[in-house]
Amino acid sequence: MSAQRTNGVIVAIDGPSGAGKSSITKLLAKRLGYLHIDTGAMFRAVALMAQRGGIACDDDARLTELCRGIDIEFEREGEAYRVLVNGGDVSREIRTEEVGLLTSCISARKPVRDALLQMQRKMGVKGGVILEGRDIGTVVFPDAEVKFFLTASAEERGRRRYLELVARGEKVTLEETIEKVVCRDRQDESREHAPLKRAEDAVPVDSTAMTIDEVLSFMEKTVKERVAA
Ligand SMILES: Nc1ncnc2c1ncn2[C@@H]1O[C@H](COP(=O)(O)OP(=O)(O)O)[C@@H](O)[C@H]1O
Ligand SMILES: Nc1ccn([C@H]2C[C@H](O)[C@@H](COP(=O)(O)OP(=O)(O)O)O2)c(=O)n1
Repeated sequence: MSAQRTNGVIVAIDGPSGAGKSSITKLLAKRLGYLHIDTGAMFRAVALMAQRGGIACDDDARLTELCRGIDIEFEREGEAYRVLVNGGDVSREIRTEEVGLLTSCISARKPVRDALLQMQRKMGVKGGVILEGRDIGTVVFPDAEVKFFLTASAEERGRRRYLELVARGEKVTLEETIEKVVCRDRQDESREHAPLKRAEDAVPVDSTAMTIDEVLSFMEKTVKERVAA
């Protein structure tokens, strides 16, 4: 293990939208006593600020400027966390479907990826962290001690998202929710910079027919075995 890892190992969980990354990471972090870093929330925060500032998704000059002046923090609140941008709470606003789609576009821009890469490395370098995202095991921490690539079929991921949206009172259909999931997969997988893909040494986990508890137990066991080894 790297000498910089004074707080423990780094666990990377990558995968497409709706695979279960956030839910599992939150629970796994609690079991292991590790810090949870939701990198998707960081990209969402940048997208929200760009939207508020009227910055086009491909305006690299203004995105560079925006990222230079942005401070993103996670404030722990028991098991949950709030996302703060320049001190303001944006936890709710970053979770809309509209911001999700915009994030998929803005996160493809190099200046945004470069800026967040530096922030994420700084947050995680001492270890004792689980980072979830799309490129943690491939780009952010290719030397992470444990890597997972969590997936599920597009239909199942769309179904999960649909249930979430309906519970929130949004009027959507199952078909259109699955379509959006497929569209986001395509954008995330085909972009030039840090596309979504499995690191060669990541443990694949297909959660299509698994419960959250089953995924959690498998990952906890794997991390403990790796740490012990
Ligand atoms: N294995 C699973 N079985 C059933 N539902 C799940 C499973 N994993 C996650 N979910 C549910 O699917 C939804 C999306 O999960 P989330 O953790 O937000 O995914 P991601 O962070 O990968 O986008 C949530 O409502 C979550 O409770
Ligand atoms: N490390 C990351 C994390 C997220 N992204 C991008 C890709 C996704 O479409 C958006 C939103 O990510 P987020 O994990 O919040 O999305 P889901 O909750 O899985 O729907 O950000 C990324 O490019 N790199």
